[in-house]
Amino acid sequence: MRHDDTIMALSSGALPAGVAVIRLSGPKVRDALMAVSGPLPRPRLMALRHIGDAGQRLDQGLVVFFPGPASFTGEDCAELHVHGSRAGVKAILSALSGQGLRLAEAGEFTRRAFENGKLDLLTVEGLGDLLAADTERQRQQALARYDGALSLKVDQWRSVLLDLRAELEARLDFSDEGDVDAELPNSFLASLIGLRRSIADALAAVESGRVVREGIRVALAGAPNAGKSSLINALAKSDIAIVSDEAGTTRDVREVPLDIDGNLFVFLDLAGLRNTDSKAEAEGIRRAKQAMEGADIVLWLMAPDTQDATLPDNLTGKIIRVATKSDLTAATAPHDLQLSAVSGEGLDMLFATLARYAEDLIGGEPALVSHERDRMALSAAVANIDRAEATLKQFELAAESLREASASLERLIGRLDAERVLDRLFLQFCIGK
Ligand SMILES: Nc1nc2c(ncn2[C@@H]2O[C@H](COP(=O)(O)OP(=O)(O)OP(=O)(O)O)[C@@H](O)[C@H]2O)c(=O)[nH]1
Repeated sequence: MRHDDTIMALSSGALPAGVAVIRLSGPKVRDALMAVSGPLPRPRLMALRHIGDAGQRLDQGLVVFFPGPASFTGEDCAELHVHGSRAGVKAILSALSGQGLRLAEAGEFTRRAFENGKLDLLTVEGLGDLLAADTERQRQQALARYDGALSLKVDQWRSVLLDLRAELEARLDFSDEGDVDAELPNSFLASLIGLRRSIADALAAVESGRVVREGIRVALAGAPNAGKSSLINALAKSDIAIVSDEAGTTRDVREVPLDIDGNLFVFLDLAGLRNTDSKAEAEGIRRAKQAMEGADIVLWLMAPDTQDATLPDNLTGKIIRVATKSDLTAATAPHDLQLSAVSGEGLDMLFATLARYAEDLIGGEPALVSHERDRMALSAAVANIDRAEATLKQFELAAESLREASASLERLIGRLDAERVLDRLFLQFCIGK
């Protein structure tokens, strides 16, 4: 897609900073660059230039020109690496605006890259994940998506589907003419089954991919005064707590994200469980139980100086019994871990236990699939392949199901219905990306 307007943005972080990077894209880049920094530098090589506006010197900096189509957006692009002062950047942007450039919207460079076929929807999402990555595991998974690991797989699946559809459709078009074998070759079914298995295998990892992005949810539960808030405060103050900007999402449950050995964990501080006549407290308890059910791990806290609550019985397999306040007295009740939020004793053991859990759940190669969109598209594809297999003798029905399976994959990479996904995605992007 050709855009007539040329966009600009400060693409580096908040000012003041050592260096600020101003990025440009669009048809006016060459002229604007020459107007503010003199002769065009050789493509993709940095040149030191005075930067000015109508004879007035504004700064000096490094200028690099990326002629389209071999650029990030596919258009002519440039970057000005200048001193990161607020006044300096403002003056340069104003000089560029005098050349007819306008400020970019959030994600607009990436949108142009998508529109010009430089990125597909999956790699755009990978880029979004990469910019948002807090933990090492998130970085690896996001980079694999950005590098096209899933795009490549989807292309392979689409190409197998095209071959299969061609086999079926040939039988539809020429079924009266007798020059096409009415029976499908044996290889057809083998190829269909192989395709199904390959998609289903990728789909099986979606849960671990999702957990890497959203974090392993650890509920802290137990009787009132068991020490939940104290433990979460101790964790929040530790040097592995992530300062995450979750503005706009009001939650009645306090959440503390932590990076333990490169894995994201989200700790939830829940209301203490006990029998109560208070409606408000009962509601808190109902939500606490719900959060425990939704959590990946429940830390069940028991203190030597409080009456233990009754452990809800639908949580088997994800309970870790934690004896708290070990600085007071050694626990007598059966437990898996013993710790003190006051002295810090036992916190290392807790981290080690959780790190082991993460390794079992999400260790190894980064998952190819991790978004809800992936799950929906790939399960729809598998369901349609199953439908095709069940109706294999009715070429028309089978062909229709395989067409649907292709459409799911087209949607996944953004060849169909990309706009809605992109609009939502770019809301999370920053200006200049
Ligand atoms: N000695 C000692 N006291 C603790 C420890 N952890 C918590 N406490 C004390 O135990 C009491 C209850 O602790 P909280 O952390 O508020 O317990 P809670 O489970 O969040 O309580 P609710 O929010 O009412 O359910 C407080 O007086 C804390 O100071 C600990 O490790 N050692």
